[in-house]
Amino acid sequence: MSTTVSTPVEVRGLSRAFDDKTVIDDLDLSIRQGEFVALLGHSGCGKSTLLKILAGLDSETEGEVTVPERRSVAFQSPRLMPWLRVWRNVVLGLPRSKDRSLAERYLAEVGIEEYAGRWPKTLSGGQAQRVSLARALVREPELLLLDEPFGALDALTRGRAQRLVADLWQRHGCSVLLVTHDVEEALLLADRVLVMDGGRIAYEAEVGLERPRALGSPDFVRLRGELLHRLGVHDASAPREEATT
Ligand SMILES: Nc1ncnc2c1ncn2[C@@H]1O[C@H](COP(=O)(O)OP(=O)(O)OP(=O)(O)O)[C@@H](O)[C@H]1O
Repeated sequence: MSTTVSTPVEVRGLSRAFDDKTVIDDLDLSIRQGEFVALLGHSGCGKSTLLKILAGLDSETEGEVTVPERRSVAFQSPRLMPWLRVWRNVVLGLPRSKDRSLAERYLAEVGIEEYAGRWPKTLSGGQAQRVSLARALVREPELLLLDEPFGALDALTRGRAQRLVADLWQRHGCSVLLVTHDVEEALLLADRVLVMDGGRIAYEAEVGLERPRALGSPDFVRLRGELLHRLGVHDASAPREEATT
């Protein structure tokens, strides 16, 4: 893997095998500067493996991967250190790891600066996920990697967290790769939605809808139908033809 400053993501001919099982197979992927890309695909198709390779937490078996030097990752589980107060979790591992005001600045960005002095166990799931986002953002990433960050949240908290991420992305201008199982989430947030299958990007859709996006708009419904079709999922909300006898 090579890293560059201010370069979009470029992946060429990436393969990753575990023992004799190929999970990623000759995959190509480009992400433009500042682009928000969502990655869909069936469970076990290799989404997290791809994200981990981009994060530098796993390595490729073959291929070329170029990513920005400054990149951060947030997972479905916030993975906070229980023995550190919230603000210390945010700046953990940074040269400025004693700078509470730096942590508070980013906790304010995600709307929870008042929790800086709390212990992680006293936070709700949504609050802990915000801390995880603050920890990712304090590194001022050029690439933000999100692995189902809203998967464990209830619907209301999830909606709020999605709006927060859309807002943070617009403010920070970083590139984002969001792994999700949720077609609507992908279409609400992303510029481009990719479907992974057979170890590659099997399909992609440019979303091209104005933000903020409306779930029920005809273009949204059409794109959702296309993506569900690609995923081999029946769209239960699609209008049905009246049965004729
Ligand atoms: N460290 C590992 N060792 C062995 N096999 C692994 C390892 N990591 C992932 N795999 C396997 O690679 C395949 C892809 O896993 P991955 O977690 O990337 O899928 P995913 O698309 O993110 O799935 P999900 O949507 O369920 O999170 C799975 O079959 C998984 O068992």
